[in-house]
Amino acid sequence: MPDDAQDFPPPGSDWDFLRDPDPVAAPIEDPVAAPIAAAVPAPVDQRRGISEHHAVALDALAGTAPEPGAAKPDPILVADAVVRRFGGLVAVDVNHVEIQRHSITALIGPNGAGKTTFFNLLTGFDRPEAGAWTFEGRVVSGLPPHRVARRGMVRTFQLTKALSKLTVLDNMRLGAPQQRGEALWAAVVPPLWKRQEAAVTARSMELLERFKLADKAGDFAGSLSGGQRKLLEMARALMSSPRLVMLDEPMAGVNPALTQSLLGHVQSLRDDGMTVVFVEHDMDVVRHIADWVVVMAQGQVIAEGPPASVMSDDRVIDAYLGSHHDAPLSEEEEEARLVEAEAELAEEISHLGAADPSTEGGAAP
Ligand SMILES: Nc1ncnc2c1ncn2[C@@H]1O[C@H](COP(=O)(O)OP(=O)(O)OP(=O)(O)O)[C@@H](O)[C@H]1O
Repeated sequence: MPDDAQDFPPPGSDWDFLRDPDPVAAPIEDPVAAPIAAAVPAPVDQRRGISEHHAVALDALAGTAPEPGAAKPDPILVADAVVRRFGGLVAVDVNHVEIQRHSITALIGPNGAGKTTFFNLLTGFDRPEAGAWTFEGRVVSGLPPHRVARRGMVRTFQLTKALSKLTVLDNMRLGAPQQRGEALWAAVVPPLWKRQEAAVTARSMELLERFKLADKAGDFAGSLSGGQRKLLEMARALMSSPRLVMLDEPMAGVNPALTQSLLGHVQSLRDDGMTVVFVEHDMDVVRHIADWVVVMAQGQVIAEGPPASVMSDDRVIDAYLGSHHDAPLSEEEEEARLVEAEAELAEEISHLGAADPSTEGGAAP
């Protein structure tokens, strides 16, 4: 393919609308010239034996006041006055929260505290009654999920969303960033599409290797265990080379044999330079990997700080003691929620303008 194909459409031409469908977003890299960025290993702070990114984040957090709404030296995400009501219930009422870049922040709180709703709002899956938030200093409140993702902020779900009748590899491909006009590009210059497709497959396989799922690439996603589905979802989230990864209960439903491996993967995201926010109920997990903890109760942030100090905070203990605890789901309820999650994912993908996965080729026979 001629190199000048990379300059299609010519800047300033009538085709310029193909370049960046999001006028306020940073210019999107040419999908052919830079198909999908691979992770660059982060430099290591030799003295402390951790990545330099992590060392900087730890120093920043060490100087941060452990109080709700604390300002951070280098926040990647800042949310203000976010309110979401369901009828008379105030599910989220977050006054101010900042997430320190290159940290792992745990968002904890009793059942019904508003953690998932807050995730849904921040990532565009739900709309608040009020509030605004910025990512990398630019407003992302009001953007739909795919545009939030294109800005570099992705999330996974409490209940994993994988299309069970597609192969693991095809599920990965669906995570590749979609760009308006890609189909038109393909029609005009088919080699561009082929090259992009090859790059997407290569990146998918690279991530599947990293998450030890490469030998499952041709299997139906539905054949994976709960833990493997979590890994697949995490791997798919990385297809768009995000800078902030939000994980909703990454360890829930994972058998103990895979827990350590998942924990290692979460830490490796931070070590590769990503910022991680995760919702978690298991306090051992939080203690083990979180650099900072934000506690929600009844929609509000009631405490913040390093894991040990937060867990001995009386307000936090009271919030947990005063909460109800949901009974575990029955097998039928779990199955029904899986079906629901799959339908939601299919709908999200159709919104992205991707081909209908149920009718596309590529599924395992
Ligand atoms: N779509 C909805 N319609 C009505 N109420 C909702 C809806 N989504 C959440 N809620 C309510 O909002 C509150 C916050 O729920 P949310 O799921 O965000 O809490 P959570 O902290 O994530 O809880 P958990 O840890 O149990 O997942 C709860 O009282 C919940 O019942």
